[in-house]
Amino acid sequence: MSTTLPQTNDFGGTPLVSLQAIAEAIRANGTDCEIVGDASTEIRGVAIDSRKAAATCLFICKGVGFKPTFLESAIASGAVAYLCQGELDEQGKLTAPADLAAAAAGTPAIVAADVRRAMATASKVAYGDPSTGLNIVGITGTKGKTTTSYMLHAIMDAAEVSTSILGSIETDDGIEEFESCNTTPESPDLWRHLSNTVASGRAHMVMEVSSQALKYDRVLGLTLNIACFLNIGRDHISPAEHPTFEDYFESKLRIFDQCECAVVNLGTEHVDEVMAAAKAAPQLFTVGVDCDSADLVACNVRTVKGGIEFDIAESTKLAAAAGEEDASASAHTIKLSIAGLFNAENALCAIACARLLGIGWNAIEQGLSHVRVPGRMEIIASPNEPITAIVDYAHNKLSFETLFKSLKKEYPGQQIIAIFGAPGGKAYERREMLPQTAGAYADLLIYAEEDPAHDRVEDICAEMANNTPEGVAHEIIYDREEAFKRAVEVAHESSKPTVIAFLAKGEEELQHRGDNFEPIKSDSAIAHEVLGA
Ligand SMILES: CC(=O)N[C@H]1[C@@H](OP(=O)(O)OP(=O)(O)OC[C@H]2O[C@@H](n3ccc(=O)[nH]c3=O)[C@H](O)[C@@H]2O)O[C@H](CO)[C@@H](O)[C@@H]1O[C@H](C)C(=O)N[C@@H](C)C(=O)N[C@H](CCC(=O)O)C(=O)O
Ligand SMILES: Nc1ncnc2c1ncn2[C@@H]1O[C@H](COP(=O)(O)OP(=O)(O)OP(=O)(O)O)[C@@H](O)[C@H]1O
Repeated sequence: MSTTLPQTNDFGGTPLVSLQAIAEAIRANGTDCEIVGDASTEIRGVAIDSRKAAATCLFICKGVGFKPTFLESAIASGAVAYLCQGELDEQGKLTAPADLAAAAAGTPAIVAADVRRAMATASKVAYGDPSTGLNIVGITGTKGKTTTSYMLHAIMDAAEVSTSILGSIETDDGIEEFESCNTTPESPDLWRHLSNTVASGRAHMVMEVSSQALKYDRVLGLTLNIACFLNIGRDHISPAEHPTFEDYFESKLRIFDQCECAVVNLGTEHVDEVMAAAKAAPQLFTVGVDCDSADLVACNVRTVKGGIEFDIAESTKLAAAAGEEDASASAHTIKLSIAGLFNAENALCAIACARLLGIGWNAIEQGLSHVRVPGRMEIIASPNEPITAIVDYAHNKLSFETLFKSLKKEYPGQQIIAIFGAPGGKAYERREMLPQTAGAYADLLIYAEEDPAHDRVEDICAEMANNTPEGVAHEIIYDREEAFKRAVEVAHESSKPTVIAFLAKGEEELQHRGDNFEPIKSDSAIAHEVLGA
């Protein structure tokens, strides 16, 4: 996670739209609102952060952390109107909260009954609904969203189709390119990225759609050409995310209500519920590893040098949807340049989406043979000793289970040492689930720091130590570099070859401590340095 803000907020190319037109669209979308001041005021673009407000824009006031001084500063930067959550006055009319009205000093406003829904509609209208001419693929799931997006992007690159990407690692819309703050941006930013995609001449976007985005209307009003559902596992349950698993799962399933075509991985848990929800989509395609009933099937998934390989069978139905003349079932062999047998599932999803976008098999084969996802399944082998470090982003129960199962198959008989932690302030269940899951497979667990935020790293690690299964060796070493060096020391003491699974931070170079994001050496850099690889 990064604290980077978007690089630009130049609304120059966007149309002028009146508050009247925006308010009508908000109401048409089922949200009540009132205009305060001159309804003919015209705005250009929408800003959600005062630090990015620019001339003529509409500024959004929302959130528990919002301060009226942000509105003052946005107006000073040129905002000509604002949109906020309204309060009902004695006559039952929506009015702006007094502190905002005072800060706005007469600046016109749209005051809405639900600011999150209203800002999504306002943004869509303000940018002239740029989604209509675009092919947009939305990918959701507990794990594999980033990996699948990168795979699809690599295929599009191989097909020479310039494609925007929005996800947890990076945002690239053809005009702005920066390290992402969120997996899915807030709606005003989302619609700006769609608009930039059109302005840059691109016709395609691949985006990760988080459960938070679906729950909090970040993607409200956006029709996805393809919605891809990878999997569902228990995660993201905390006061800051989802109160229950049901809330998390229901949020994710909402993706099917806003797509033209669904792609579902039949290997997911709760597959019956997922398939029932997916039927809301006008078209539905399935993928599956060793699952003959799927429209795209992978089998014989095997480890090869530099990644994995598998055989794949495409149904006539998918070939026809891909626009093939004389469509017929076909078989292919795919070499994927990323390790981890589980990545076959992600690849299947990426391939199905690519096919539905009309991409041919040559580009698919070429793209997947070269794809790399920063910090995911990076294999760093010591040049002189039988020690292999695997730097990976696994950090919840589903990814731990999948990763360790895969390691056991790919490195049979080897000693496994796992280094990981758990974050502060969210997903508290990981402190119990991760030691238990890793403890079922690894020979030694080393608990280390992982974004403790406002919690004490000492308390997090102690909780994990308490939750370690009986008889499983474990140590606590907060500093990640020291933890890795200790793992290497243990590897030296063993007669067996060793795999060190260095988990949860990948290529990240910031550690979330308190309110700060402090620079650290990435796990990749540590593994390369210590192993001399
Ligand atoms: C800090 C925090 O917890 N924020 C959550 C909160 O936001 P909020 O609407 O109350 O707004 P806020 O964060 O208090 O910010 C106040 C406003 O002031 C603005 N501001 C701030 C500073 C300034 O100088 N000027 C200014 O204008 C900010 O741009 C913002 O609009 O309430 C919202 C829902 O009502 C949440 O979406 C939002 O989650 C933040 C964005 C967040 O990072 N959440 C995580 C959990 C998240 O969304 N993660 C998913 C990935 C996880 C997954 O896979 O499910 C993601 O999509 O990234
Ligand atoms: N299909 C999958 N099933 C289970 N685990 C997976 C799958 N794909 C990837 N993983 C594991 O999850 C980790 C994170 O992968 P990725 O970043 O692609 O997921 P994500 O859904 O984007 O995660 P996040 O929501 O945390 O950003 C990988 O490093 C790997 O260990």
